[in-house]
Amino acid sequence: MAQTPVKVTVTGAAGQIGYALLFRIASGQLLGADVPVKLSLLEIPQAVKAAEGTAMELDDCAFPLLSGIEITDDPNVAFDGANVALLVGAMPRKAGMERGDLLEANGGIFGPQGKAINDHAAGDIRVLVVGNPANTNALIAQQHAPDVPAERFTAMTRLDHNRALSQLAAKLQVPVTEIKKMTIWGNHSATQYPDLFHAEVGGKIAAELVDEGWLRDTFIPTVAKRGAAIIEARGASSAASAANAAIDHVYDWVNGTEWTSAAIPSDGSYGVPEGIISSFPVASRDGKWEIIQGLEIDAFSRERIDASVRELEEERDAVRQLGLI
Ligand SMILES: NC(=O)c1ccc[n+]([C@@H]2O[C@H](COP(=O)([O-])OP(=O)(O)OC[C@H]3O[C@@H](n4cnc5c(N)ncnc54)[C@H](O)[C@@H]3O)[C@@H](O)[C@H]2O)c1
Ligand SMILES: O=C(O)C[C@H](O)C(=O)O
Repeated sequence: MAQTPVKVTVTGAAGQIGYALLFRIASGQLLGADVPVKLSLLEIPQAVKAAEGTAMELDDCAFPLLSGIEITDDPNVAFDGANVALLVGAMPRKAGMERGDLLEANGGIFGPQGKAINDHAAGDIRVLVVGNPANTNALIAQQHAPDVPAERFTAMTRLDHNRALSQLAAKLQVPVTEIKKMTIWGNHSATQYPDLFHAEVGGKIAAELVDEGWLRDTFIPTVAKRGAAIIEARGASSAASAANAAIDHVYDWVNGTEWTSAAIPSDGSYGVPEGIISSFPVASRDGKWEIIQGLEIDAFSRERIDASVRELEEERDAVRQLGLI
């Protein structure tokens, strides 16, 4: 193992997503099958013991790529020299709540973590926020890290993207691999807009392969409210699928992709105000996300993108009022 291990910091490591995530990172699925990793697990003091138990299990897997595990309740230690930070640690919502209801409870976590990233992380740090409300928590962390390039702070809409792929594949009875150019726009919330007007199936526009009623009244709400449906069915929020999406997001960011969805800081593209961390159609080239340009946005899509972006602006204004940014 000649290569220097990549330090991956995972917050909320003793939680349910953490448990579904850590073993996959250690096995090489986050960065590549030839990239050694060092894990840093950040937890609150009461959960450090549980994180230690997970670390014992990681040891017991004898993963060839896992070069070390550190466990701490101090963000300054956890992010010291970190190359990748997965900010998972936050309270999940319960049945009947919207993700935005977590703003006040969870927002306070992300400022100090952003500052610790600013002060201690490696120069190439990449941050993925999973803890909800993910887009606005990413904004909070970013605003506390003025020395880190703003575009290194991202939030996860890959789970929504994957959900959209599966719902469409089931409807059209095609393998998910036949679907290209799927896009989630906006917030990781019930206002998100899964877009079938640019998605393609076997070279045809997906929106033309389904009837408008299904697209509007079934597809969009099913994808947008899938998180709530999982909570209702499982009695707990999604965990393995969320961990899977985090793996997909970071793998593609580092290794490249021609088209996926990720929430990244807007540069003003598609009328999304600059700085808002919104989901876009993105490619990753040379380790950087790029918003895919030049898509025509019709009135149906415009209305939905604008509604989700408005919600992001409201969340930004709310955390400003709370003094979190
Ligand atoms: N973006 C997405 O698509 C997506 C998908 C699923 C879940 N989520 C969100 O991910 C978050 C975690 O979900 P979960 O099911 O793993 O929750 P969980 O309650 O099982 O685990 C959360 C863990 O975070 C820890 N934690 C709390 N505050 C912390 C802090 N300041 N520093 C470090 N650790 C801290 C807790 O001790 C706990 O172990 C929730 O906010 C959930 O809503 C997001
Ligand atoms: O919906 C939630 O609260 C959890 C997560 O964001 C999800 O989409 O499954």
